[in-house]
Amino acid sequence: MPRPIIELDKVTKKYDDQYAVDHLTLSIKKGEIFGLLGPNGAGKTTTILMLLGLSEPTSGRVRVDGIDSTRNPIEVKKEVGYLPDDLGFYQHMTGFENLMYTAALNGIPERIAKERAKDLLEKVNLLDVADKKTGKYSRGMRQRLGLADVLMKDPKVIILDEPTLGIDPEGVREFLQLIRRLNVEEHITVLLSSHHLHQVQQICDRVGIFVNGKLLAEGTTESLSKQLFLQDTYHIHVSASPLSEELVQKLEAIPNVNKVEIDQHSMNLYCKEDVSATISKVIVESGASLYGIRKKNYGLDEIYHRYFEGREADGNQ
Ligand SMILES: Nc1ncnc2c1ncn2[C@@H]1O[C@H](COP(=O)(O)OP(=O)(O)OP(=O)(O)O)[C@@H](O)[C@H]1O
Repeated sequence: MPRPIIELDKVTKKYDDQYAVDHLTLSIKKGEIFGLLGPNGAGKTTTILMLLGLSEPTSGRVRVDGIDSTRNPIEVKKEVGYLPDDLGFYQHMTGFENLMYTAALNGIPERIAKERAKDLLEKVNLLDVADKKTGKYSRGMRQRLGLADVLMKDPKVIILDEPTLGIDPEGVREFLQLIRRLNVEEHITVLLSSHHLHQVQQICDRVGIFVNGKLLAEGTTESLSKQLFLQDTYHIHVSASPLSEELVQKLEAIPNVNKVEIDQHSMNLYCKEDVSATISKVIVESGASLYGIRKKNYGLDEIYHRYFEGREADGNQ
């Protein structure tokens, strides 16, 4: 199995007596888009700073592409592009000039830098405003330029901290598509920190739910919903008529159906397994008309809220 590109091994960061990051163990595979999801103060930024070698862990080990971030921060910075929530540009300089400036700081020869800057400006859809001063760019344009900027040094990993903050919905859609495209075309590993559940769900292969410095759960949206919705992993919505008492009893008797809720001409069935084929069969055989049957997936929103509801009820926040 290939070695993970990001490895955190029992990492802690303490400020005074408080854990900002509490024994965090996490590995991210090359080419993955991983979403670090959590409320304010969860420890996301602290984790990112330790990955970049900008903050030293109190204990534990942080490695990026096999390089120890604490011992070799300069080497790590060559491999990782970091886009904070609002990257500053020189406003009196154009988009192209800003990228060339970054290239010079990273020791990239001018000829190569020019080619790369043009190529990246095209990729992030800013070629037509490449010669406009960045002071006149919108927030969405600045974030796309930020992405081009972190890609100038050809990193293996990019870390994006709340990258869509303050961008309008169309801009967000474009930005997320761009990240996905870069991930596919350039095989870049992406770590995306956010508290926008919906956005994370759209592009991340895997998600970690982070609270009070601890990783509470991690996995694909599907595996998280399986972990958290144990008994009713599948939610099946059925439109049929008539919905007689007898039919409901037959549906309740299907193995793995936990609960049937009726709402006028439709029903919601909460099931342990996907039994939609059996449900259709039982309805048709009962003589009722089946108008529609749809499997609803639990989104991250439901996963997240369910998780916290459960924890509050247990009193172990
Ligand atoms: N330099 C510091 N000194 C003391 N405490 C700090 C410092 N930096 C962070 N903290 C504390 O560590 C905890 C985690 O903060 P962090 O910024 O990593 O959270 P976050 O998940 O990134 O939140 P946000 O989404 O608000 O940026 C918070 O309780 C914060 O107050």
